[in-house]
Amino acid sequence: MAERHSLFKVYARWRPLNASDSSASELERGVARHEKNHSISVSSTSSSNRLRTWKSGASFAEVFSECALNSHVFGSVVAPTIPQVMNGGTCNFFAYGHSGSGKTHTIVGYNHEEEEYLGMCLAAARDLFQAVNGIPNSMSDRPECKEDEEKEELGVVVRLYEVRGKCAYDLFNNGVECHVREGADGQTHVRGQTEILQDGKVRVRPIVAVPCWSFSEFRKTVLSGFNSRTTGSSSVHDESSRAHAVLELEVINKALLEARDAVIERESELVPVGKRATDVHIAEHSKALIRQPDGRYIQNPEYKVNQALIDTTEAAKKECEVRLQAAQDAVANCFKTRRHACLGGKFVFVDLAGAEFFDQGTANSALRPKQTAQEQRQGRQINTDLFALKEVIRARAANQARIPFRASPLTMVLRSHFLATNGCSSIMLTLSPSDAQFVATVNTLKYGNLIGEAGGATGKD
Ligand SMILES: Nc1ncnc2c1ncn2[C@@H]1O[C@H](COP(=O)(O)OP(=O)(O)OP(=O)(O)O)[C@@H](O)[C@H]1O
Repeated sequence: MAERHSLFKVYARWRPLNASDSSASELERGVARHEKNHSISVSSTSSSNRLRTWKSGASFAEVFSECALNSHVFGSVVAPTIPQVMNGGTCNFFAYGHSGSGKTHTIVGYNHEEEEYLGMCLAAARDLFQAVNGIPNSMSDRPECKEDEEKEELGVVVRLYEVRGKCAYDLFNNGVECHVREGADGQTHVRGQTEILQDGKVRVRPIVAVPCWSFSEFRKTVLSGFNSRTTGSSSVHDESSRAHAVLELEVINKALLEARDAVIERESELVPVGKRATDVHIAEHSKALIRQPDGRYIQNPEYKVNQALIDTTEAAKKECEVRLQAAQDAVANCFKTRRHACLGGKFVFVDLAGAEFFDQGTANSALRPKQTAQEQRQGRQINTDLFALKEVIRARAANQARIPFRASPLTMVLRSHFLATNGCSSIMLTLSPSDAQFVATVNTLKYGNLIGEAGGATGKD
């Protein structure tokens, strides 16, 4: 029987009214507690809003008020999942809401020093380092064991990239464009720059994974990456993010890092050797044919295919393939023989680009900023990605055999995280209390409500 995916929890968080809000009047907000979940009601007091009240179903695991600090939200949403990550699972957290509603505040935070204000990803890394450092160290005093023990030292690698349009952009590698492709193995591969090395090897770098061995190192690394995020002019404020930011934290050790580096090295060896084998094969068989005036090809009686050369180049290719397979097996072996269950455990945080909603024909449409054609295209792609994400969540929750990951580059890159067993996924809806954002807020709530219903987390009572 197919394995059932875990429920997808939906949370909502109101932010306080702030200086960027064009209206000082607030929406009326209500929360009702049901047997398992919560429902939300929201009413506009403004006469310009045609729909005055909207009520959700019982879709929300928890609703945080504007007074809730990041530490409280983290404690309720992320902290309970740390044991799953420490057991090698993958836990995914999304933040969804219109521009300026508080996604970055929730995921990264704007005060990175004080505990109460740390965003989810920083607080998660802090606790992950604490948990990893708390694992008893079985270091032997014998010098010959020392090297092996060092390779077992646990740390956290971090990858940070944006998904924009059809590509990913590596924020730890100067925003270099990376291609999102499905490989022959059915997995999604995100590949960056191709480097031609001096010895003819062709190295295609995956998304850069920066190893960190302490929380302070991690924080410095992540903040420098986030500083290079794309900004543009969105519906609410000029510094709005125009791409989805994906931040992956993975528990690793030095042995695993070395084994993965060896795979990249072996792949780079295989490319030119494999190409030479193909070129020789084609060249030899082309020389063995001659074209007739009528266009047909016949065997060239004067040319004898150099089978020895073909065999030599094929053997060299085979040798590289065997070496690559051995390197891939060594990576798999790191997991098979892992001393600590947390190896490979992951947190994935996705700061989704703001969905853009404009209420045509009402006072709110005055908020529409002047956007370039490119920014309008980006806005449309963002909405397409968000729709694809919703469909994947629905299909996954319904345990459908075919989950439409290919519908967007965003869902393609998240494929392996969604399919990971022994994990969890949740989404935080970030909501503005401003009356002027009523339509956008209701659209966000509708999206979350659909996910709550489809994700199986609805408390029907
Ligand atoms: N829960 C909150 N408590 C206090 N301030 C908040 C909260 N949520 C958001 N803010 C403030 O509101 C402003 C906008 O928030 P933020 O930058 O997180 O929005 P965003 O959804 O990431 O926007 P965009 O998608 O356009 O980047 C920031 O100044 C942030 O500090």
